[in-house]
Amino acid sequence: MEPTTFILFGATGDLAKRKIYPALYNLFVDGKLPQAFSLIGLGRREWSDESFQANVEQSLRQFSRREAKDAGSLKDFLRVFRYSVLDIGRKDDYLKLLKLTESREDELRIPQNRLFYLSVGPEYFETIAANIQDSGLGSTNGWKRLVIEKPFGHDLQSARDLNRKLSKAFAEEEIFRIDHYLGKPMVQRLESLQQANPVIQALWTNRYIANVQITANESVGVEERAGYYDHVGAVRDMFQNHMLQLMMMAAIHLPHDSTSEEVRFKKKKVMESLEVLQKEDVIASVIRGQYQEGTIQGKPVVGYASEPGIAPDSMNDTFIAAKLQIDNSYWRGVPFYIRTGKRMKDKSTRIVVEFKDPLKQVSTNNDDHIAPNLLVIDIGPNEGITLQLNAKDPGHKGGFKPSHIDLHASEQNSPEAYENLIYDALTGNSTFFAHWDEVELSWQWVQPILDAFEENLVPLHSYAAGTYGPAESDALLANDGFHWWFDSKPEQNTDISEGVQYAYNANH
Ligand SMILES: NC(=O)C1=CN([C@@H]2O[C@H](COP(=O)(O)OP(=O)(O)OC[C@H]3O[C@@H](n4cnc5c(N)ncnc54)[C@H](OP(=O)(O)O)[C@@H]3O)[C@@H](O)[C@H]2O)C=CC1
Ligand SMILES: O=C1O[C@H](COP(=O)(O)O)[C@@H](O)[C@H](O)[C@H]1O
Repeated sequence: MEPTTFILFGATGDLAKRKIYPALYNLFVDGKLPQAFSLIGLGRREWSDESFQANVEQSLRQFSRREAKDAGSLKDFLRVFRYSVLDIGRKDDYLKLLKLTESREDELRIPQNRLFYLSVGPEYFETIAANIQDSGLGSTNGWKRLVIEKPFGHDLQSARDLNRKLSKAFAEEEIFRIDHYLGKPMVQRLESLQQANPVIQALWTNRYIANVQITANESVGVEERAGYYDHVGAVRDMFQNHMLQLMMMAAIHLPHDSTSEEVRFKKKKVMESLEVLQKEDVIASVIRGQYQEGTIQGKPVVGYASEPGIAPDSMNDTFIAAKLQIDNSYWRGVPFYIRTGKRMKDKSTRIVVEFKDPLKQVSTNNDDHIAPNLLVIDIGPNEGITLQLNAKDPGHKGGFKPSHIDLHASEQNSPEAYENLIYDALTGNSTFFAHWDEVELSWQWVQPILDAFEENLVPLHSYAAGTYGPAESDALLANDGFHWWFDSKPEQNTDISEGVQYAYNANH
């Protein structure tokens, strides 16, 4: 891997502490950092190199999944960390940073390969990019890369404005937009699941698939983020980015050894094939909800409007479910149902592919209780891929019984999303980052939903905390003759699907 200087804006902040340092340390332990690596942390706080290193060490103790093997290795890791006080708006501070960066590069005798990681609020992206350019930090004899965190814009127009400004200082191939869902190991395995299994590849069409369900349930509420969340809601916080990225990853067809460019192209094609919603029609295919008081894991919790910092009359969405149709030859006629919400019964992110049931149409025997074939991709917190097939059940009047094949046992201690993504950014592999085409098309598709919410054209349904969202979300699927899989609502689960749930859990 090429020698790199990692320049971290927001080095004193929460994301750096909880995700970035632990990821870097885990990469270091796994031998996946460049041999010649140097990190410069930036913030307004008056820290010295020593206090910076002590803070990083503290964050590793708190958040790393790896024990420090020995004091020596931790010391080796921290040795390359330097700190410089920088106020984002002060041009002089960038000149000071340039000096420090160059002196570290000279000291280590490494080329000027600079990775600028912006772990700061998006309102600073433009100023930082411009100052990197103006100060000369961006004029290197090696490569430069810009890694940015979400949110990337607040709507279509602001995303376009931001992109235009960033592209004055960085080319598209130098910009790495993090969507941490793309770094999740199971999402990254979606690609190889298809590529390595011709059977699955052959089935991946509207000929065999009845519907696809993508769920990201969270049991947490708004937490301490009222100021941010009340302005964005589930639609901007999760749906426009993570959920649509999951949809693209599930819907693309990838030949073996696809390049990053091919993945980007295919995702763009999927977004371009999405049936466009008109603002007035949003009500037919989008459900929005807000949690009321309820019980989560036996504990009572307050409703959204009673959370600290939230206006009692807030109309913000904490839940969204939508039906999407991809109008291309692979997916025409296959609904993709997507939902995400806060204060749901449990934390689970998964994709369920429900296959068509050809026997249903030909069988005249009502006793032939046949569960649909399902491919279940568990993304988190459990990880795994399970295929549900039907087998003759001799103990059940010759009927069928679902049986399960675990296609990919979950790896112990698999890398976290940020490890995968930081590694890819260091190696310049942009496959699992959000490219501008996708981001722009996502905002474009979501914009009528934002407008319809804004104008209250879509009812805000209530749901009790600790459930799976409003009843209208179930009705969205019921209208098409389907139901959400793996919601443990007794009225939804037939005896067979309860069997599925049990056997499925038993695989983990
Ligand atoms: N925390 C998380 O889990 C996640 C965060 N994000 C995104 O990551 C980004 C950072 O979030 P987070 O770490 O939580 O935020 P914090 O508020 O914890 O940290 C903000 C950081 O920005 C620095 N900063 C703020 N203003 C200035 C300034 N004028 N000049 C120099 N530095 C400044 C602060 O340094 P100092 O105070 O020393 O000046 C601090 O290091 C945001 O865009 C957020 O949306 C995305 C996903 C998850
Ligand atoms: O980006 C975000 O993601 C988290 C959920 O991430 P996960 O990896 O725990 O599934 C969500 O809580 C947060 O609101 C959102 O900003």
